[in-house]
Amino acid sequence: MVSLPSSDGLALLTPSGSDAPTRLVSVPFALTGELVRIHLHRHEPDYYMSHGDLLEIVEPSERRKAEVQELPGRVLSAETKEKLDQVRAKFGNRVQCQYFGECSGCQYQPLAYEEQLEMKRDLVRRAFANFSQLDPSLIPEIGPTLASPLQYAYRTKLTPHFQVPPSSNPNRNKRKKGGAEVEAPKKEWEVTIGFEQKGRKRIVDIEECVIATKVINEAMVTERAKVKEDISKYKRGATLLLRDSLPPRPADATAKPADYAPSTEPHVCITDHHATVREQVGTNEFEQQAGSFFQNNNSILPSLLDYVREAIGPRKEGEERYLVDAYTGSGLFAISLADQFDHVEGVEIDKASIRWAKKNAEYNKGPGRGEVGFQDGKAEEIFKDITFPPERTTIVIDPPRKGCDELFISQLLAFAPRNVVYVSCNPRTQARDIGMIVRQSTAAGKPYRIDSARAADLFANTHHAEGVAVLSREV
Ligand SMILES: C[S@@+](CC[C@H](N)C(=O)[O-])C[C@H]1O[C@@H](n2cnc3c(N)ncnc32)[C@H](O)[C@@H]1O
Repeated sequence: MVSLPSSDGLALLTPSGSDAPTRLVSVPFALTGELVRIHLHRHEPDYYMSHGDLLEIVEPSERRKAEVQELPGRVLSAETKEKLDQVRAKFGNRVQCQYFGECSGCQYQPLAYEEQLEMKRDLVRRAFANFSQLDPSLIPEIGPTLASPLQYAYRTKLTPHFQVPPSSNPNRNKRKKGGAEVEAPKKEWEVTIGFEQKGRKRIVDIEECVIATKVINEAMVTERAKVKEDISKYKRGATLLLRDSLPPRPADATAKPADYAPSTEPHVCITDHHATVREQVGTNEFEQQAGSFFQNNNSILPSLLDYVREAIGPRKEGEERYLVDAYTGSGLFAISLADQFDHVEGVEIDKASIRWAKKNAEYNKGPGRGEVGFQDGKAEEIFKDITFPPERTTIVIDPPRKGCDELFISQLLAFAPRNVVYVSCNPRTQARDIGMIVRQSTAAGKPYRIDSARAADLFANTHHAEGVAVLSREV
């Protein structure tokens, strides 16, 4: 058995009586070197791949070995404790989730946190090696992964989903038979609200998500009960939204007080996509529409921002500096870094986010901070208006998973800022785009160098990693 970074194990299937393997079998949650008992449940018809369910780990890896440590402040009901004991007996004592092995999320729970961080470092290393198309001499040693201060109870947004029973949708209960429509036999149907089962299309019913914050877990009880009660009113399945937020600010609080201090207000959970969510990051506050994007792990944001600050270097006495924040959302990087620059300009395609970014800049403004402006539109459109001197400009790029498009990269290269900070929840598209930036700029005679690259653990206990890379060019 070998395990992949996705946490799926891979084994070769050799029919009995033969020594020639015939198929590759994926076994979720199995680790390299383990001897496991599986149930084969699916063969891919077109290639030599099969899928197994892990029934028993006969010879577990040393990597699972740990003492049981309960999460601080978590009270386990007898039922949860029993389920968790069973899960731990099968997968190891580090697991905190009663649904581990069934739910497809939080795959790294059996592993020590230091090992998870190393695996994410390796993920970034391999992303650059495999997707950047750069000579290895141009790729720096990947730095240690920035750890998340919270590894559980950190997720500030959860989106559990559910399907409707066939009887809620009148058409789904009808079948054609010989040209005529007949009622299909009614099956027992359990409404499950949660996340997809590993390897199946089924939704696992999730009553508690250990990586989500306390208020989200509390609100989930009520939201789940409402859906179950009203299920007959739904024509199709849906996704719930649960967002952790500080309570709303008083309407007359339009500017941050001079003696602003970290909030001690109890958090609330927002479930309406159009309502306002309020988060504090360091000494700044950000509001945005609940349905819009914001980073999901608030605990790591101050250290992520410190790392970016360090990467762009301290501001020298009298030095003029400019920042472009492409894909700005509600202004997280633009506003947090405004104390390092004379003028900051952000761009964002989501109209609701850009409205909030402007309000956030207004609320957080203060002495020693540069002017902050925002534009509504596609990231590449910023280059036609920008008048900042390129040799004094840093650009932060934080695109969606698919990365930047080629038009954006060609405009960025034509503008040629001094520094580029690329943050991404998909290290593969990030490595691809950075490879393109380095190759094309080198060909054009204004080469960018990758100064540093590393992962930041915004998604602790899962196989996802945020990549952060810093590039610069000689001016
Ligand atoms: C990963 S989020 C980053 C947001 C922000 N930097 C933050 O950390 O909160 C990516 C953002 O890019 C925006 N976006 C997607 N495509 C875009 C485009 N072509 N031009 C500008 N913004 C875009 C999305 O609406 C989203 O807010």
